[in-house]
Amino acid sequence: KRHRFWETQPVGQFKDIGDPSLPEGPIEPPTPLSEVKQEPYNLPNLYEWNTCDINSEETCNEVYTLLANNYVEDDENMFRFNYSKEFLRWALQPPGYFKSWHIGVRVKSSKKLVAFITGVPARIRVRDEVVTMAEINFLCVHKKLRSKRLAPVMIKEVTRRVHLENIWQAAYTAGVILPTPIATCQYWHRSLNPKKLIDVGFSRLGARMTMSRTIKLYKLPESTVTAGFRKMEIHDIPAVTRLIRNYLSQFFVAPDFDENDAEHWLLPKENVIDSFLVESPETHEITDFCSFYTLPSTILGNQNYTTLKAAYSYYNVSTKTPLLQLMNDALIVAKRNDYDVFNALDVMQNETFLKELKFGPGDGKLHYYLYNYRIRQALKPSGLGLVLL
Ligand SMILES: COc1cccc(CC(=N)NC(=O)c2cccnc2OC2CCNCC2)c1
Repeated sequence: KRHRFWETQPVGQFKDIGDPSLPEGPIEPPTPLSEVKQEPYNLPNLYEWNTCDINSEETCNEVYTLLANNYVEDDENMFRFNYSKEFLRWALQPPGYFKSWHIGVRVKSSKKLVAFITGVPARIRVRDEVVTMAEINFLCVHKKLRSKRLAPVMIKEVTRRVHLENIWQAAYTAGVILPTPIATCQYWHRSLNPKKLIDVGFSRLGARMTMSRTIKLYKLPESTVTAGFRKMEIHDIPAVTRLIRNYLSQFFVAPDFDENDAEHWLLPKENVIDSFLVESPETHEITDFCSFYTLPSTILGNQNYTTLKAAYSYYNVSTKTPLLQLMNDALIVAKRNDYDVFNALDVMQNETFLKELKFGPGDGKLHYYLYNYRIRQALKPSGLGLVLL
């Protein structure tokens, strides 16, 4: 397939796959800051760049509405991600974030927000090298402006603004294949409210299965089973940071969280992220951790329901409690909080629990990419310790 834009970018090219002469690491060296393009790229005449202040209620509303109406849909166009405003403020303001990386495109005349792309800084370890990267996300062009080739200029503009902060690598995911995935992950779903999932067409009644048999199949206990299982609290940050740093060290690509990062990314936030840990009742040691984020989807075209309440597996660490039991407790909490479905990728050690906990495979894949960083060969999903929002 021709990738007119990506063939011009410092990313692994399909033609280079398996070429042992190409070293692992940055593809292009940094540019002296004085040589980075100082002014924004040109947009088509009717449009202008506009840095979005996500802390402004009005602007946050505009970003929320643009995404709610125009962001990613499933392959059958039955669902569309419906990131909440509080989720967007969380996702876009980690420690060290740059407001200039929250980039909007507006119609000059009406000032209507018609496109958006974001970056946030993250320290990501690749093998044994920690690289400060931009995590690129929320690339969205209004449905009425598609195939005007806006995406390439938006990607070049966010790249330029990242370069101005002396950062030369990036990480991103996509449901489509671009040059060149560092890993291709399968997503899985665990029904929590099978009746609603079947009614809205997310799931189908299994062959030779009745609805009551299906409800029984996915039934979960009211309470968690692990002694010492509780919500994470602010005083747990040092212990949880130690636990997750140690756990993530086994993966080829993973975030290099410090306590500041852990406070932002892992502390519970209502309707955004839920995180739990196991504190040994005897020793008070923190031995395990699990977390999921809240990303509802709008249900397109169903009479009875408008929203699918979905939990997405985030970072999970098991050192004493079996991962299977830990994740089952996460399912129990999600069900108790009225989530309809619990989603997970087959990254990290997730494949050890997916089938046993009655996850079913989704109908798509999520591809992970690095910008300006070559790795010798693609990773298995179990080598990936990075979850993007
Ligand atoms: C159920 O509603 C949907 C609405 C839009 C798209 C999809 C399918 C899909 N594309 N799912 C994922 O990408 C996905 C499935 C499991 C776990 N994380 C995921 O994506 C995350 C991470 C990447 N950015 C979007 C959220 C489903």
